[in-house]
Amino acid sequence: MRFDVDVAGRVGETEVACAFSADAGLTVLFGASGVGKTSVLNMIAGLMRPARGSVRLGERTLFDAAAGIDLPPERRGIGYVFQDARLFPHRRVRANLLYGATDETGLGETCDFLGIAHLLDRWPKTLSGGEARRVAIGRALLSRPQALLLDEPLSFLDAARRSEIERVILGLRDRGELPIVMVTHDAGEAERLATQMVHMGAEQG
Ligand SMILES: Nc1ncnc2c1ncn2[C@@H]1O[C@H](COP(=O)(O)OP(=O)(O)OP(=O)(O)O)[C@@H](O)[C@H]1O
Repeated sequence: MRFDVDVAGRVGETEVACAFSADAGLTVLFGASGVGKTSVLNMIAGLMRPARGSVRLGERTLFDAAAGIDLPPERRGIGYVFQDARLFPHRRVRANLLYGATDETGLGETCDFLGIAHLLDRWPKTLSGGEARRVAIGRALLSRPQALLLDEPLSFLDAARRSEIERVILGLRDRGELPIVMVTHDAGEAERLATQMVHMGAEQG
């Protein structure tokens, strides 16, 4: 699935711009804090509207400023794992996982892959940071996305949890089923995981 992203716009005082094309594999958006990496994910997901540019996924145009096309997030077919997991606190893990799914197909396999089968009846507030992150990844995958966005999926975790999630991301990448776009400002992480690096720098405002 080809992913073509070319988005630009002002976020507060910052001029944010990013362009790349990706196939299945892992594209890392790399850059200093505040350069606009999360904003680019939000633009791709449809949570923030770019002033210029376009987002295309396979044959579908998700956004095109010039043509006036702007699909809402739920119609983009994109899974988004936020930096802070954002599980629904009043739903158990199972209901969180199935939130964007049409049925339970793939639930068992996804839980096995992520090592979260034993957590299905738990409430989000009882999960560790790494567990919550894995549930958030599972929820995104079970919505059967055609592309996946990961915002600093290894942040705020201890070393053991980090390598656990890193293995999950490598597994996803090496399945080669969908383009993954991941934000990080950790050079080592970027180097280990990326099949493509997109460096974001300060733009002229
Ligand atoms: N709602 C907002 N209103 C005004 N400014 C904002 C808003 N959201 C983000 N910004 C600013 O826009 C810039 C880009 O923010 P963004 O979160 O996209 O950067 P980032 O590269 O992801 O940063 P970090 O690596 O620290 O998460 C920052 O300077 C931020 O302060």
